[in-house]
Amino acid sequence: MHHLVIDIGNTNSKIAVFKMRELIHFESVHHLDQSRIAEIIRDYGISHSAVSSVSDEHKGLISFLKINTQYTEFSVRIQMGIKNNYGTGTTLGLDRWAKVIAAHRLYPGQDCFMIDCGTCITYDLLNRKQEYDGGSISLGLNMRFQALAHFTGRLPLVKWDKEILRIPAGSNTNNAILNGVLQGAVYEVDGFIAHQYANNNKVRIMITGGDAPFLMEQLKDRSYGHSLIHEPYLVLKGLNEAIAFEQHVQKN
Ligand SMILES: Nc1ncnc2c1ncn2[C@@H]1O[C@H](COP(=O)(O)OP(=O)(O)OP(=O)(O)O)[C@@H](O)[C@H]1O
Ligand SMILES: CC(C)(CO)[C@@H](O)C(=O)NCCC(=O)O
Ligand SMILES: [K+]
Repeated sequence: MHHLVIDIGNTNSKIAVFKMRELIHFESVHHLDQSRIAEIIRDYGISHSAVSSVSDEHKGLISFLKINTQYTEFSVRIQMGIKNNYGTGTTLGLDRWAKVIAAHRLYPGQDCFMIDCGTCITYDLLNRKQEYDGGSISLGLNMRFQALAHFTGRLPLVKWDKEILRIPAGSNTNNAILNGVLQGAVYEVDGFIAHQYANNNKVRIMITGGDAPFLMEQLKDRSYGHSLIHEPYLVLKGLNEAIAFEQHVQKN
């Protein structure tokens, strides 16, 4: 039995196939193509599927999955014993909830702090009592570069090569922007983590999203560095756990 899970983000869609808990296929695409999904369903003999999306589009894709697989409607209704104290449950991003579900399964009974560095940077805490109180939503790196160029007369849109891990000193306009955006984001993430770590140095700190490798590199020498876990597939793992959970519920 193979599970197909899709994390539709604001920049990219992440697609994965799981065989039980093992991820056997992953791809990230800018545009979701239904024919590619049909191909994956056929090639991997997909039995079940689930989707998390940051928008209400993709109704066509979801109908297609409902017809061709056993589809799990992923929502905050799937709780697995977690108490959700978020005031606006209906507007909570499903990608955020999927990370909460994944953390709950990966490290049950432990404090888990999830950081997603994608289009936005999000911070979410699931505490050891299995309570979720929400977290923080902040600007992603690309958005910061775009905003500086968009809202000013004289600042260019700077190109950042995320493979270059060193942050330059702000010695000219280009580098001052690179330094402000990159070092600023590192200080921001560092501050959020340090705050959690000061409360509890056993907290599991998971970093996911497209810019996670950059952050991991920048933060590795911090006092909490040994507690950082790079979890590239956290949203996808949460969706996979939701499928497994729903199957279990249906059987019992
Ligand atoms: N097409 C692109 N152009 C520029 N930057 C990109 C592009 N795709 C990804 N990035 C970089 O990756 C980050 C987003 O990575 P990720 O793959 O996690 O995207 P995402 O799918 O938008 O995340 P999310 O699920 O939060 O929407 C951006 O901040 C940017 O640095
Ligand atoms: C914050 C993002 C954009 C991160 O992908 C997404 O989770 C979202 O659209 N959330 C909705 C608002 C909320 O989570 O309360
Ligand atoms: K919006």
